Amino acid sequence: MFNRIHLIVLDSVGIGEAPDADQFNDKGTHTLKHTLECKTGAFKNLESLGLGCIDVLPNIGCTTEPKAFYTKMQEISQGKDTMTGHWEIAGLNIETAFKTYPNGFPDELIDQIKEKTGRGVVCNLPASGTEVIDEFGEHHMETGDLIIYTSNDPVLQIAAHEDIIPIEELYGICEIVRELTMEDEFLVGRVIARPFVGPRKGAFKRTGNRHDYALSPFSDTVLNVLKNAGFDTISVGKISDIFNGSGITEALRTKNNMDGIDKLLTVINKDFKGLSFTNLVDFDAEYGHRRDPEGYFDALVDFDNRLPEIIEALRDDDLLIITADHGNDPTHTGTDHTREYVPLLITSKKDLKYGEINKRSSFADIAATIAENFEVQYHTHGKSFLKEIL
Ligand SMILES: O=P(O)(O)O[C@H]1O[C@H](CO)[C@@H](O)[C@H]1O
Ligand SMILES: [Mn+2]
Ligand SMILES: [Mn+2]
Repeated sequence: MFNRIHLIVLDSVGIGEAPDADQFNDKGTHTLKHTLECKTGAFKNLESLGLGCIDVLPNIGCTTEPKAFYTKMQEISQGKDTMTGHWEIAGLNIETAFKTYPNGFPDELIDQIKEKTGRGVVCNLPASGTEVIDEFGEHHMETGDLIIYTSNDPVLQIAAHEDIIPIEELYGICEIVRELTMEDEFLVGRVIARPFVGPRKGAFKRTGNRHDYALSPFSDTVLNVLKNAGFDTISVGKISDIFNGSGITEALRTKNNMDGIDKLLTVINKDFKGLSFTNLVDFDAEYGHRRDPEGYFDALVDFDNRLPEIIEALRDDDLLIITADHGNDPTHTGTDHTREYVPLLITSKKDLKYGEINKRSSFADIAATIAENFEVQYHTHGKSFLKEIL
């Protein structure tokens, strides 16, 4: 039994096509392999945990003495977006996919947004966030129109220049749009504020003031059960947003992956009992969606370099779990997530019989394990692996 569990989600770090990848047009995808084969580098810490034993990977060999339990997990939910992945990790099975809008949002919704905000709307199509600000940024600066766009994910994103629509006003607009898209009719997973700055096309840059407005999970996750039982459930990064704050006792916001690790270290170093849950989003947002394998590679190097600090900070009765929420192969067509297995690495300061454990048929096995460890009653389809590691 562990006093505390630290769960880190490396956002989008998938480890090869899932059995149902063809239904998502993701046959042949492999985020880790395709990222790691773009150049050479050393990942000795991830290697020592056994990451290279889960699948054959360039630059990361399979160590004969892994310092973690390792395997891969399959997603059972209908969807490959961040909310679906995290909600499944926390115990749910999302059987009805959120709605996506490949042709833009319907007129009745856009009309309501215009009416309620008093602003015009441009774009209203699936697009890349860095490209839309270049394409519509100057128009937006002249007119104050909202740049609304989406992706293959169930998201409605609103880009606005910080000097044209001050951040607080943009957040207010997002809250209005969140209200409008709650209902089954539209069922948008997340509304996202995407503020940017800069003088002109080509020089626009998104800022760290992104803010996500998610739906609350449709039923209790293991986070709710832990919180209700008096445990701490501490969010680092966008976890709290992904769960709309539901089941979270404390939330630390982060600027980037390295800041996320700094914040996680402050959490590990303080006294609490329960779960810390960290999301490192740069892999996905900065490199996966941008189809930038070199940048993705460097972000993995940076994470690998910080791993010893995290492991050293663990207390004797802490458990560390590292996984991902979906893939985002930076060499695949398009700019969207990819349906992949995700790696599962589990380690601690204890002298356990580290090595391979059974492949998991749902991300929810993590929730089942957490519930069993903290001895709380939680009904999930997930199967605990606690006995496989003790
Ligand atoms: O292109 P940008 O704005 O980064 O959008 C990305 O961010 C969204 C939310 O993570 C994803 O659905 C993807 O579309
Ligand atoms: Mn994600
Ligand atoms: Mn994403």
